[in-house]
Amino acid sequence: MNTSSDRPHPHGTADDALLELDQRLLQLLTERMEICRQRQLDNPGVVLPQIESLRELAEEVGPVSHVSPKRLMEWLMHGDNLCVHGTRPCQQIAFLGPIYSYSYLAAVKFFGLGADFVPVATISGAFAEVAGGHAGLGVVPIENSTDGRVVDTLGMFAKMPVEICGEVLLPIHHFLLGRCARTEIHEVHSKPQALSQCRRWLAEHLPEARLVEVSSTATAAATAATEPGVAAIASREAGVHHGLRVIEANVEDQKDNVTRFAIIGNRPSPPTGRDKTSLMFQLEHRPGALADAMVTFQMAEVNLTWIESFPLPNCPNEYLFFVELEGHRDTPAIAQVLEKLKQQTLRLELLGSYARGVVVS
Ligand SMILES: O=C(O)C(=O)C[C@]1(C(=O)O)C=C[C@@H](O)C=C1
Repeated sequence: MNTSSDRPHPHGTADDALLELDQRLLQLLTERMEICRQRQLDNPGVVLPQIESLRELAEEVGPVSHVSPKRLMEWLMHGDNLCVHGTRPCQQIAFLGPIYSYSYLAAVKFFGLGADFVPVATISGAFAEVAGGHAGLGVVPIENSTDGRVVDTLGMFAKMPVEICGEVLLPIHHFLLGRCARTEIHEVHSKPQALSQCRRWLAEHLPEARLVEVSSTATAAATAATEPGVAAIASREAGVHHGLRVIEANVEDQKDNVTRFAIIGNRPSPPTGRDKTSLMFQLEHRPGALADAMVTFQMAEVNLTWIESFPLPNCPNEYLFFVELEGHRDTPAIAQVLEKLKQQTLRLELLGSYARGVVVS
């Protein structure tokens, strides 16, 4: 009797050819990753040239049929970011989850889908994973163009010793998602920052609905999928993941709404020639202390890109200043400024120097 295992496979040769091709591809990709890693080790501080050459190659190839080699090239380029920031293959990247939160979308834009992501329930959880060495890197929201600083993140920099080693800017378009009609919504769930970014729209279109603050937009989407009368403000992707209807698209008050995410890790990043430095300091409580610090930047002609003050927990009337400036701490000009600043401040924390981020599409 001829059993199924005896029978020659109808596509025998084709499968063999595919298998061989897959093995060669795997081998080539492994070789490529090894070369990237070696280049980075040999040339600390140099922007990996293959990122640029790959970009050019991707442009040349263009979209071909329905599977685009251009997308594949982009995927490889994201993989290069992993090499640049030096996670070992087994290291994970912590983000505020669950999946399809904006933090997840930013992480995927920066590192590509091939990275090993681990969701955590809070921003402080992402810091704890990195500081404790359980995750190699983390992705945390730091500033939004409509709503300003993300206070949970700035507070954690004061408490946990992590390095900022990169940044990514993600355009944020919020969706009102749910299973019910707009007239049946009695609660809108989302993260406080997202609710705040849609404040005007909500007041105008859903004045009766109760606004409920939850730990992330993706958590809100999960609730809207199971609770009748509950809608969420979240990403389109979160809605698709939970099978939700788009009740209204683009409900953000500012159409050019962008959130900046910091990539946090445990290792300093070398200069790239287009860097920023983040730092935090505490000043003496006396008239002119902040003005003196500002003069230090002015005299060195250092351009500040951001300054925030926030109250020190348990210290009434005491503030920490969070500053970002152009330049890398390993360059003599910035190193000098930091030295001077050390003498002018009660506490100075250098949070990291890293390549200036771009807005991803
Ligand atoms: O809740 C999420 O999806 C997040 O990733 C957090 C977060 C934030 O706190 O800023 C990130 C980007 C958006 O601005 C809204 C929410």
